[in-house]
Amino acid sequence: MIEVNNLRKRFRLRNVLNGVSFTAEKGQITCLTGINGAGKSTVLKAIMGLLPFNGGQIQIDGKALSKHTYEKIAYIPDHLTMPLGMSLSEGMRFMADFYDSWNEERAEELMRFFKLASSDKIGNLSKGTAAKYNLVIGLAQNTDYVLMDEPFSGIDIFSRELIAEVFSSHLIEDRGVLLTTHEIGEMEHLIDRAVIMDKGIIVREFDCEEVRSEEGKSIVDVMREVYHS
Ligand SMILES: Nc1ncnc2c1ncn2[C@@H]1O[C@H](COP(=O)(O)OP(=O)(O)OP(=O)(O)O)[C@@H](O)[C@H]1O
Repeated sequence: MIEVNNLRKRFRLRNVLNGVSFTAEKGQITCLTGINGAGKSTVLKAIMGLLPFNGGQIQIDGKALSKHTYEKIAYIPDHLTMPLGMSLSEGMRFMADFYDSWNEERAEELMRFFKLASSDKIGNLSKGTAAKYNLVIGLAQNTDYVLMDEPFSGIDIFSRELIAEVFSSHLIEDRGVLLTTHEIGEMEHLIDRAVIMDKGIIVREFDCEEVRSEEGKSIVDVMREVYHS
């Protein structure tokens, strides 16, 4: 389980995270959502140790962040960070050399699923194709958790549907997925748990199926309540 407890982050004099607490479990898709600037990406970066934080704790399976815990998590940022001059297959070889957790078989399956051409240059990919390749790179690692920052940003509807399909397939298996998005859309029915952020705090955290069946509300309905109250 990823446990974030009372997380605080300040950029210069500005408080951006004001005591964020939530959990994301293995075998579930947890969506950290909220309007622009709420602090979603900052939370993911803090979990990955890419940003120092000013207070609070983060634990992975009961252990404080360390080299060992990072090996349990794959992070898919909102843009490709691979060398642009490489072909897609060279990029995959680069990842295989770098990560012991690389699963070549799953990488190949994802390449076929997204109909990506191995010989294409990373630097020449369209935004949507780059997002798919980014998912290949992240999901091909054998990790217990996957963090994704805005996996649907700027992607056409059919590609979004394709990406959504991956979430309900064996390619995710029983891993814990924590993703940020403000575009719930096609993903709504795949999300197990929603965590709504506003101005650096968590304003609602709920089991989506429970809220759907007991209150007849979608995630967007709950977001409307939160932001318009
Ligand atoms: N390196 C930084 N220096 C200063 N301020 C920053 C930095 N990174 C983020 N911020 C500020 O922190 C706040 C939260 O940013 P963050 O990117 O986490 O929000 P977000 O919820 O992911 O937004 P979006 O939906 O637009 O991606 C914003 O006001 C942003 O301007």
